[in-house]
Amino acid sequence: MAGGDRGSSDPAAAAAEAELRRGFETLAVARSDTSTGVYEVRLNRPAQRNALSPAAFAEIPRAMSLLDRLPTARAVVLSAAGPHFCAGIELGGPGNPLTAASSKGSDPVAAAEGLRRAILEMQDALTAIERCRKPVIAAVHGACVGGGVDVVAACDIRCCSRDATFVLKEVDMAIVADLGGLQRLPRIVGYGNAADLALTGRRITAMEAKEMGLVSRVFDSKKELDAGVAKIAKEIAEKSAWAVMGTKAVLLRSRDVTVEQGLEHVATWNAAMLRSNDLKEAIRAFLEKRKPVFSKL
Ligand SMILES: CC/C=C\C=C\CC(=O)SCCNC(=O)CCNC(=O)[C@H](O)C(C)(C)COP(=O)(O)OP(=O)(O)OC[C@H]1O[C@@H](n2cnc3c(N)ncnc32)[C@H](O)[C@@H]1OP(=O)(O)O
Repeated sequence: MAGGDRGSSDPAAAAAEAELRRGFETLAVARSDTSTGVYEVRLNRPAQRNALSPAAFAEIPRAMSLLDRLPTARAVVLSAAGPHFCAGIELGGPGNPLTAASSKGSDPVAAAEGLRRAILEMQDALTAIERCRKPVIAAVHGACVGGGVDVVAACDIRCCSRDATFVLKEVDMAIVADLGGLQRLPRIVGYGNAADLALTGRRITAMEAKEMGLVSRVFDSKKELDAGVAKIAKEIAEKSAWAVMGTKAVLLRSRDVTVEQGLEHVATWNAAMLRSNDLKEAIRAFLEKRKPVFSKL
């Protein structure tokens, strides 16, 4: 069994488990199956089409950080409740930091600084998906709008059902998208496709998203999406956690630096990781023609 439990003997793990039990207002976070290390983070405001409220911006990094620390978590599925994945940023909700910051006092510099801080905090909330060392797999169904696309772009693997649509709506809301889409999407779908989506604000189908590489797999229905993504997550969760976390870390670093710097980074990484018990076990298992049993975190 991958991702076995160590109970609460490890204080960091016990703290993460206690935090998980505290629960969330905008998310449902739970272990999908106790026999695997797969956890599901579900956007859980279906009546509001999972619009990203200030509470969601506070809870997404909280959930990602605790799954990062939780030893039993080996892979994360990010899905959504209700008919759509996400309606983007919550428009007009109470406590919206952008609205509050923009109307702060009469000093325009203070207002601008407040807005800048609010935007940076919201960006950071989505970057927390990348900061979680465990791979995060997006399972998108229905509409994925604006900030929802930014969420998905921060995930490691993106899958959707055939009914999914994606739209970068910001340009039609008279703003420049600022939650990571303009930075991450060109690296996922190429500059031309990202510019096409961001400048036209056109809605694309699941099949077009697949063609441009925004998603890597399309499933025929939501049911098949859930089952398919659960299978992918389970397979990842059964691999060596050190190898999986290292691969995510090296991929992300390599995305942002030169090839030379990326090679240097992975050499340093593997100088430590090639001494792992998991590698010895993988070689032994190959020679003994059996499935490897990798270490717990
Ligand atoms: C100051 C910040 C500036 C800009 C930030 C931009 C980043 C972005 O995210 S841009 C995108 C912003 N979002 C939208 O433009 C709204 C998108 N919503 C939709 O297109 C549709 O709601 C839908 C997702 C396609 C779903 O359609 P449908 O199933 O027909 O549901 P609705 O009846 O439209 O909605 C149900 C319910 O949810 C409320 N809602 C939907 N989206 C939002 C939202 N983004 N913010 C707040 N509330 C939202 C909608 O008002 C309905 O509420 P009721 O009370 O039931 O009327």
